[in-house]
Amino acid sequence: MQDSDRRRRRSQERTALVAARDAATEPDTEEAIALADTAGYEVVGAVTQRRVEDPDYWFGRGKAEELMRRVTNTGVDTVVFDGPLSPKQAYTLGELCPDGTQLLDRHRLVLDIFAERAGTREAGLQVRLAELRYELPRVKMAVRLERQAANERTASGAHAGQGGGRDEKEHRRVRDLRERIERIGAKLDSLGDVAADRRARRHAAGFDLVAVAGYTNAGKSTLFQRLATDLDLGENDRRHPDEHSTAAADDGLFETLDTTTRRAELDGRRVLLTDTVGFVADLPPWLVESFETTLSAAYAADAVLLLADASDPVDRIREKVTTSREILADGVRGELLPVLTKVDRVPDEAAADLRAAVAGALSAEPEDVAAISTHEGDGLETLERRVAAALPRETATFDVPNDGETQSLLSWAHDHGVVHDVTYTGDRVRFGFEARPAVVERARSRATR
Ligand SMILES: Nc1nc2c(ncn2[C@@H]2O[C@H](COP(=O)(O)OP(=O)(O)OP(=O)(O)O)[C@@H](O)[C@H]2O)c(=O)[nH]1
Ligand SMILES: [Mg+2]
Repeated sequence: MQDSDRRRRRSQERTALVAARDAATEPDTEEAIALADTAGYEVVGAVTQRRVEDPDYWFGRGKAEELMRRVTNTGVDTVVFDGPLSPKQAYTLGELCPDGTQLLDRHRLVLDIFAERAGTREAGLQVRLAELRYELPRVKMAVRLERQAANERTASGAHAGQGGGRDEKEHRRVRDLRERIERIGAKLDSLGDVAADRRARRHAAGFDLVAVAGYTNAGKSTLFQRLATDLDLGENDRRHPDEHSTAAADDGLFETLDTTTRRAELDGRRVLLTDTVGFVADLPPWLVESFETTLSAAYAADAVLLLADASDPVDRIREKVTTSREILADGVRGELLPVLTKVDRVPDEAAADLRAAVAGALSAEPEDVAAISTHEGDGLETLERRVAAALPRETATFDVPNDGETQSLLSWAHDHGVVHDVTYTGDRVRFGFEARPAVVERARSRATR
């Protein structure tokens, strides 16, 4: 986002208090404040408590009342809770706070950010699905509470005879939500099928698929642009709607929401590189699932670069890598390559410990963690070699007649993989060819005539 956009947004910004609770340690409000800021709120203060969750008030009741007094005194219009609120907690806290106060939990906040930034139809559908899944249990809760109140009124003789009609209406709201969830899910499934077909075609054309993944603000888009721009073949075809020439890279959370794919050549291998949406901690499974169409780019890739920001404190690095690993979980088919980014922001001697922290969170060895600075260009060549080495490959040697068909086979081979050691002897040509196994198979059948 441009500075001028940020400034414009800030002038119409709303104010918020952050509420944070942690059972084990003093709550850390940094990420909640950054999320609130990303969503366009000016955070004027925080109320924190070290305590186990209360089923009604989330905080302890006394702390919840203190929070609401702060709301009145500061005049903020919003409270951001750094955690999920159950429908019941949202209801109880809503009763406690001044009229018109907006209560946002972490899930709702992330959804609001996603909703504002979704740029493609697919991202929009994913956000809508997640919103409906968020709403469903809350609508059910509201229905239950309204029914309870109606029953009480009926028992006391008031409004007798109106409950049935209202019940019917509330049931319809729940049913309507369920139907919309199903409809959007089906649409996303079919978009997912289209994406899977496209990936299969790209594999058949000799491309390896490499995804850049990791926590939000880890430096994914910056690396993506560097690799794709420096090594762009200059013939980016635009047949596919998700191949754009730019992906936003900026200092802020969730700058990228739509997957973007471009060509790159990494150590001689033709790859299609995909930039993906950033991860954030404490997302519920239904929210992660809603983004499955986006995540499938990482799941289906031949190699996934998992980025971690070296300028974070070491504990945060561990937490963020763990979160990223959990979101990717067992879905990733290709090799996971850990990468420590922005090493220009830490002293050389600190990098070793940070690599060990990344490795520890992934049950890998510190040597497996590439250390790079995209800004300075450090470590990029090594990284490219590692990616290329992780891609599925097969090597074959061809010994074929030196004729027109072989020349066309050779030029096809150059386009689909790496050709080496071409030697001409008499009327024969010999060359080595390295590519995806399916591509080598196709070269074999073209050579057999
Ligand atoms: N010093 C330094 N800063 C970097 C480097 N790489 C990225 N950054 C900065 O880190 C910030 C985030 O970079 P992005 O590439 O937008 O991060 P991202 O992972 O795509 O973020 P989201 O799309 O929001 O998840 C930007 O301000 C970049 O300029 C690096 O090698 N060195
Ligand atoms: Mg990005």
